[in-house]
Amino acid sequence: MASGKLIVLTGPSGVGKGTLVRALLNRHPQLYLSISATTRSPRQGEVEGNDYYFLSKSAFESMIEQDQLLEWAEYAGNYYGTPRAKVEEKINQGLLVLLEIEVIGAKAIKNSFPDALRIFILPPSIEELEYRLRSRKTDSEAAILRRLDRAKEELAVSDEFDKCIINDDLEIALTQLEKAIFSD
Ligand SMILES: Nc1ncnc2c1ncn2[C@@H]1O[C@H](COP(=O)(O)OP(=O)(O)OP(=O)(O)O)[C@@H](O)[C@H]1O
Ligand SMILES: Nc1nc2c(ncn2[C@@H]2O[C@H](COP(=O)(O)O)[C@@H](O)[C@H]2O)c(=O)[nH]1
Repeated sequence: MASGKLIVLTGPSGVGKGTLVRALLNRHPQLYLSISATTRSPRQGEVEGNDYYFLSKSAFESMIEQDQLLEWAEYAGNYYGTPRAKVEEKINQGLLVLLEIEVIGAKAIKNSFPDALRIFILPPSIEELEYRLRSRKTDSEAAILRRLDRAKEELAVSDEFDKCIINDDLEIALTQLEKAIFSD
């Protein structure tokens, strides 16, 4: 079977990557979403193996040592990384594999998957990003401020990616994402 392809969605926390990915998977169930590992504690409603693999710091570090992660990064005081085996298996089966990850990891993917399509999701404004982070009500004030600080650094490198999509109107952003994945 022909080799599949890796599609990386990145951009600042709160921009709507997860919202776009859920909508995309609803419309295109043939896509495979990689489940990340993290040392962050589960939020209310998050399910092990569905939202993330929630690991201790030592378990995560042991995955790094054993080269079991395709990429990883430290983000807002925790580790996040993409387990390698499943992604390679699904790509070899010819599937389109989606990663939803932060910017440092998305840049690093270029080394192992030079053909990956890396899409940067932008907010309409930094004020709207802050509004989305706050109205989501999943993070403490300190965590929101850390994420906004990081967002400013991330937005400064958006032009290093293959494509940028502004997530203002969700439906328009979704259509642009579908076009980038399926027809470009
Ligand atoms: N186009 C949009 N217009 C208005 N609100 C939106 C839009 N897209 C997403 N949102 C809202 O913004 C908030 C953040 O979205 P989401 O959790 O998908 O962001 P994210 O980029 O996945 O964040 P993280 O990287 O932290 O996982 C959610 O409350 C979501 O409903
Ligand atoms: N480099 C990676 N970043 C990842 C991965 N999985 C998720 N993320 C990103 O981390 C931040 C914070 O996520 P949150 O769930 O705590 O809000 C966000 O930008 C995610 O996209 C990963 O495997 N590698």
